[in-house]
Amino acid sequence: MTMKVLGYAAQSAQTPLAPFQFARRDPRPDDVVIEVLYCGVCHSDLHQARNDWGISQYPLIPGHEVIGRVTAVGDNVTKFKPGDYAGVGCIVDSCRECQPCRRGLEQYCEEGPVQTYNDTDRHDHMPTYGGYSQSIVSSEDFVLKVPAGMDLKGAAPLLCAGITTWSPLRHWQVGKGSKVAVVGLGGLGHMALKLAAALGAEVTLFTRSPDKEADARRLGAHHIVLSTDDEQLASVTGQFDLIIDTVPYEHDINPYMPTLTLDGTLVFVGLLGNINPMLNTVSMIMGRRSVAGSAIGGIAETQEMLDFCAEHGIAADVEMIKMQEINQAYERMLKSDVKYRFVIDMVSLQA
Ligand SMILES: NC(=O)c1ccc[n+]([C@@H]2O[C@H](COP(=O)([O-])OP(=O)(O)OC[C@H]3O[C@@H](n4cnc5c(N)ncnc54)[C@H](O)[C@@H]3O)[C@@H](O)[C@H]2O)c1
Ligand SMILES: [Zn+2]
Repeated sequence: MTMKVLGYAAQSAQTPLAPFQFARRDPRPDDVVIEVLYCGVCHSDLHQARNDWGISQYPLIPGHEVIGRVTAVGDNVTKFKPGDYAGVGCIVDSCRECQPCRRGLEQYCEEGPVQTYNDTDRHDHMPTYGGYSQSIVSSEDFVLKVPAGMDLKGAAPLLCAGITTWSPLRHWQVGKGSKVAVVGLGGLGHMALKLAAALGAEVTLFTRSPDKEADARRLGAHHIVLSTDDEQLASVTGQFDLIIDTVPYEHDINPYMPTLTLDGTLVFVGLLGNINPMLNTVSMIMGRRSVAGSAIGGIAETQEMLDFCAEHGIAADVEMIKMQEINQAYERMLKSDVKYRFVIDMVSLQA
């Protein structure tokens, strides 16, 4: 027996998302069943709904910033009970045996982690469907505990935008005395500002539009550098230990490289694809600077980030939408018209 569930699916790269009924599996012994209350809207949802990465399988139900309430648990579940608030992020399983998995880096599982949607379950080989739906079922090992007292709406985006920026901040050991810069002020970028500032770093936003200054400062930036202004760029030469680049599209990173300090790193979290125009290596060689990439974060690290956010009163800045407004929300996201994350109120799905 399976549960009938209503969700919002794309049936092809060209069709808007629309209601779609499908089946969720009954809980296996280690599974948690979660009634979805809120689901954040990540730019990756849009990329995958429209097959930007060439790997989409339809019907596709996006959503990997899921917050909900536990409604049932399998017999072997120990961490959750019905009534608990719980979160599901970008991955719902992995091989659990390879070296990255054993190190708590399930996102780099050698067999490929199982994505929350647009992927295939390891056991029953059924497609995975995301959080734009009434409920979700996942092994408890990939479900996050929502710390008591957390704002649930603002917590949803932490499960992707939060962890994706937290993980590089932790990996490159950002703390007091660090200088961090962020490129791109969207869902990921605004979390990067908040988290870097809360970790004690001196934070700069690179932006193309001066009108973002007031918001950037409110979100945690101490300095703003207009990336289109050569003089302003030159004034920060050799400054940053870490630059977190959240821009989703091809763009020129050459102007940013000299602003890294000796041994500094520019880490891509936004662009999955080719860098264009070409990367000039001079500033890398002449300052032992690196260009790196980083994917979401492991489960333990995601829990660490949620606990940190609860302790520091950090949540995403959200604009609530109804499920039926998702296609307009995607269009607005393409125009950078969101401050700074859409979150779907899943009650609207029943309406
Ligand atoms: N590495 C990962 O694990 C991971 C996780 C989540 C999302 N992503 C990817 O990160 C990217 C960003 O996601 P998001 O949800 O924050 O998107 P978003 O649409 O909320 O934000 C992107 C921002 O980049 C800005 N931007 C666009 N071009 C720019 C440029 N040339 N210079 C400066 N700013 C520019 C836009 O104005 C926008 O504010 C997406 O491509 C998404 O797929 C990666
Ligand atoms: Zn995401």
